[in-house]
Amino acid sequence: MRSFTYRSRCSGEVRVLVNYPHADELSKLLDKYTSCMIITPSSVSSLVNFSKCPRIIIKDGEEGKGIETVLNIIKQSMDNSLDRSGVMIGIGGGSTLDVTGFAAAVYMRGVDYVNVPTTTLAMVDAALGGKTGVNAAGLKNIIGVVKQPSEIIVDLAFIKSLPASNYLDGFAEVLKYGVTMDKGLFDKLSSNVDKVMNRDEGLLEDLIYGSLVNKAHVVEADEYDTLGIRIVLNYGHTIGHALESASGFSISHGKAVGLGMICESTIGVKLGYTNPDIPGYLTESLSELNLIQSIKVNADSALRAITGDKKRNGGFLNLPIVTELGDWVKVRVKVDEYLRLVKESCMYLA
Ligand SMILES: NC(=O)c1ccc[n+]([C@@H]2O[C@H](COP(=O)([O-])OP(=O)(O)OC[C@H]3O[C@@H](n4cnc5c(N)ncnc54)[C@H](O)[C@@H]3O)[C@@H](O)[C@H]2O)c1
Ligand SMILES: O=C(O)C(=O)C[C@@H](O)[C@H](O)[C@H](O)COP(=O)(O)O
Ligand SMILES: [Zn+2]
Repeated sequence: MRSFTYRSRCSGEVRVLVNYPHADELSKLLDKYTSCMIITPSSVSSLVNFSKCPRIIIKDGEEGKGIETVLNIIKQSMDNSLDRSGVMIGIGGGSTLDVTGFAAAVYMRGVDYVNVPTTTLAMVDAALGGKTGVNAAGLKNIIGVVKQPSEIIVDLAFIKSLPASNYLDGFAEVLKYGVTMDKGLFDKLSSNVDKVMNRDEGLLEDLIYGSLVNKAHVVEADEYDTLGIRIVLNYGHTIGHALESASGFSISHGKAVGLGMICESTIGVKLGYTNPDIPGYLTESLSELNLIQSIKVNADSALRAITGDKKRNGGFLNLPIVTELGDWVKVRVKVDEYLRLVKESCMYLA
């Protein structure tokens, strides 16, 4: 069991608990709130051992990550008399937490929310940092706000029931932290793939804790993504999100980010910033973790999604680019130039 806190400009300290039983921690929380709602998909609801809050069952995955789900959560919260001193508790993967956080941010102009991540990816990434939102117009996270959770409870018991493919998705985001800012984390993951495959609890606690601490440092430095620091957490995502959108969300977020990192590092080499060994290191680690999905998406749709990326500023994209293993720089690239490089370098576009 390990815990730490990070500071938010708006909400003060956020407590992060890694490897704590969710039911005990949720019970303690109820001393603070007058009412509560649990938001969870049906696949996770049966794994939740806590019965003191009414439940809203939502669709999950990208299909459930839409504004209709937010309206459903709001309606059911009203029906259950959740007031401004109440709390919404999201229990699920990244899609559930993103949508719960957004509903909490806008319901009655804002109520507290708590994240209980149940996928590897949500444990290492989505639960922390306060990016909340939904997809619209076929684009990822195009509606949203930054609002921090009041608390994050990671319970490793949820890992047991994850199908292998969902379980492995999260390690793409761990490789992201490693390749951009923490060589030690990259090495720890890539040299322990056998333990990862066996869901070794000690290693998982280390990787989750290490990932969250890295992410928390970035979030503390640039909570609202305005200073050109938080973009590092978007490594692999400019192309990854485009692959998700252009495939009609038939590829998972984790796998798309993995392929996105291969393409973005190849472009980094062409631009002269990235050590030419990096695309190979990433390909090898992703492949050992069964994270390479051979897809081909429509190039025009993918390039359109890149043009709509939130990191665009006028005719330029502000991009995180890896230099050496564990280091990165921000680079401003003309949108047209970047689209040309993507077309030329990313083998997942047809
Ligand atoms: N806000 C952020 O900072 C942030 C960070 C990373 C990713 N995301 C978002 O997170 C989403 C991806 O999250 P994800 O990979 O967790 O996918 P997901 O939320 O779609 O969940 C994947 C699947 O796992 C199932 N599941 C969840 N927990 C389970 C469990 N314990 N046992 C069995 N099945 C379980 C779900 O029902 C679902 O079918 C994307 O929408 C992505 O954009 C957000
Ligand atoms: O927390 C962040 O900042 C991230 O970019 C984390 C990403 O892993 C995550 O997928 C996030 O949802 C991407 O956000 P977006 O701003 O690119 O929509
Ligand atoms: Zn991500």
